[in-house]
Amino acid sequence: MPRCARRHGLPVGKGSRDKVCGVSAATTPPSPGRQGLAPPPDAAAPVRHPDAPAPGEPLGSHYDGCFGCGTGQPHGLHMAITAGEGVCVTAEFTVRPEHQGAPGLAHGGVLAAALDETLGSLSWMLRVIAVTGRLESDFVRPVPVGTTLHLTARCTGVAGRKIHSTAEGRIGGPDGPLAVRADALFIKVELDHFTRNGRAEEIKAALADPDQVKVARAFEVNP
Ligand SMILES: CCCCC/C=C\C/C=C\C/C=C\C/C=C\CCCC(=O)SCCNC(=O)CCNC(=O)[C@H](O)C(C)(C)COP(=O)(O)OP(=O)(O)OC[C@H]1O[C@@H](n2cnc3c(N)ncnc32)[C@H](O)[C@@H]1OP(=O)(O)O
Repeated sequence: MPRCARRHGLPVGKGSRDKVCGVSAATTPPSPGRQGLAPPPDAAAPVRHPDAPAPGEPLGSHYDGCFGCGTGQPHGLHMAITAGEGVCVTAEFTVRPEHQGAPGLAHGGVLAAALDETLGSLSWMLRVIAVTGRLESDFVRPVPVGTTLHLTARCTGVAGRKIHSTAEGRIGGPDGPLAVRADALFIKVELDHFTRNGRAEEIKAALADPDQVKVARAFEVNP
């Protein structure tokens, strides 16, 4: 059985290494469904870190080059993310013409990126560095260019290195019509996840930037 399928407990049958439509069958198992992302019954309730930013405080960018929140990405989402109560964050993302999929409408992948960024920002509340392992999105209604999407994300449980969370995005205001939602599983990593895997050029520049090192250090000292 392929290692990845065994590791994630996914069903893999005979011939699973065959290609289906040019994609390895082993990489396209049936989705276990939304329940697959709910925290297990023995998961711990998320705990807000004592040094987490106060509710209402802008989180700022964790990396200038980030597609989601970086100010140094001309075509990025330029998301403004704010600490919430408990282990929650809120975010705003205004869809620009460069984010289109169909004429005048946001691309689904861009909307998924906005959800991913919002969910990833829960790291600030937990003071844990984590990367997206799995992200399952629902696109409930089209999102026109010019729309400001109001997003919220909440951590739903922590089981070892696994951080379960959920997010939604509403059109025009926090109580506007629901447009997108997602459930996610983030996996806690150490800082060396980035230094080992990132392209040397960007890693070198990040480590030479005192502001970036300050952000990284804040997460590194997490007990
Ligand atoms: C120097 C510069 C530093 C810059 C950064 C500084 C600070 C950052 C601070 C703050 C960040 C703030 C905001 C962030 C905002 C947004 C960020 C967006 C987030 C992203 O956009 S991030 C990019 C996309 N993301 C990836 O690029 C991940 C690629 N991937 C991997 O790197 C590995 O795949 C990894 C590490 C995920 C796991 O690898 P691994 O070897 O460490 O661990 P392992 O495989 O053993 O998994 C452990 C347990 O998780 C289960 N598990 C794993 N994956 C699963 C899955 N997909 N589904 C179901 N379960 C899964 C296993 O089943 C096992 O479960 P069990 O323990 O029960 O067996």
